[in-house]
Amino acid sequence: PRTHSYTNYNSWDKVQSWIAAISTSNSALISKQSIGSTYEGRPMTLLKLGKKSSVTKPAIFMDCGIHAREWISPAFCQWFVKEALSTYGSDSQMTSLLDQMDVYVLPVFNIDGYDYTHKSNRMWRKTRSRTSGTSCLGTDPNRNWNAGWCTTGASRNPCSETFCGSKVESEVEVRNVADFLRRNKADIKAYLTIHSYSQLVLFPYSYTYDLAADHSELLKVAEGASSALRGLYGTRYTSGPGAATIYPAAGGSDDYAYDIGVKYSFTFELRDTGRYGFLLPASQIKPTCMETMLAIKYIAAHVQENL
Ligand SMILES: NCCCCC[C@@H](C[SeH])C(=O)O
Ligand SMILES: [Zn+2]
Ligand SMILES: [Zn+2]
Repeated sequence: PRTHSYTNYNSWDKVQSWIAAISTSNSALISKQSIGSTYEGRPMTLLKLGKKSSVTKPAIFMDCGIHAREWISPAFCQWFVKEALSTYGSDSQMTSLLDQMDVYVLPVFNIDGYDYTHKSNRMWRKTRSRTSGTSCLGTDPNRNWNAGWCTTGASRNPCSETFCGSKVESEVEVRNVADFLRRNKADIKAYLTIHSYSQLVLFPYSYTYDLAADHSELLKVAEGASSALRGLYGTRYTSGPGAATIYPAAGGSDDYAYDIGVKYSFTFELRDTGRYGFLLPASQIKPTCMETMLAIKYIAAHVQENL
């Protein structure tokens, strides 16, 4: 049967039916809204977690699955939603968070690519859009944002894994999320985007080596998140600005969110450091998600303290 499991990598069909079920499971705490469709016409459904309120609450936005092959990422977003709903009322921090804030979760950003990795090519990274004049498919959705677009760490070659696209926000998936962030930027206090692998907590900038205005605070938060994570199983993460910590890379979602005013902007690279890489065994989904919850909750607590 089409059974969804939090400790397995779920196909898009299973995730889609999970979204439909979970979003109607608790009308006091969760709802869903469409933010558009993907290139191939799949629905991009945003989950909104938080105590229902007639007034607009400050919010955190988290997306998973920008890159198709990074399966542990959507697994974490599903885990986060389950944990939030099941610990509200018993976990004091989660209860406070969902009372005071809303948390938007986009379980799979690049749905077309994610489905393609299940059905055709496990190592696919990009979107599945067609670019005129080439038979190579896809644009890197983490190089397509209006943040130093295509100036460094990206390629103008449509056949490259880091193709920046024919123009800024050429990818409808990127446009859908960028539009949502722009529409709600006054209320969105944090942007979290989940990737794999390398075990890193990154923050702006990646499009330049220049330090962000909030560099010292972001570094402190990233280091606090990493040490909270390490407290569970001893997993070691490295924290720092993207350019110097991993590589220069322009057109990223985190840099864009930061530049439109979302101060607490972080990119996570989850387990591992290369032994399995993108092919992280399903047996590591639970421990990875449990330790990552601690990092996310650390950041959320800092955001709440600074509302
Ligand atoms: N905005 C760039 C953040 C640092 C790079 C993140 C990785 C995740 Se796979 C990348 O997009 O190459
Ligand atoms: Zn990635
Ligand atoms: Zn990565």
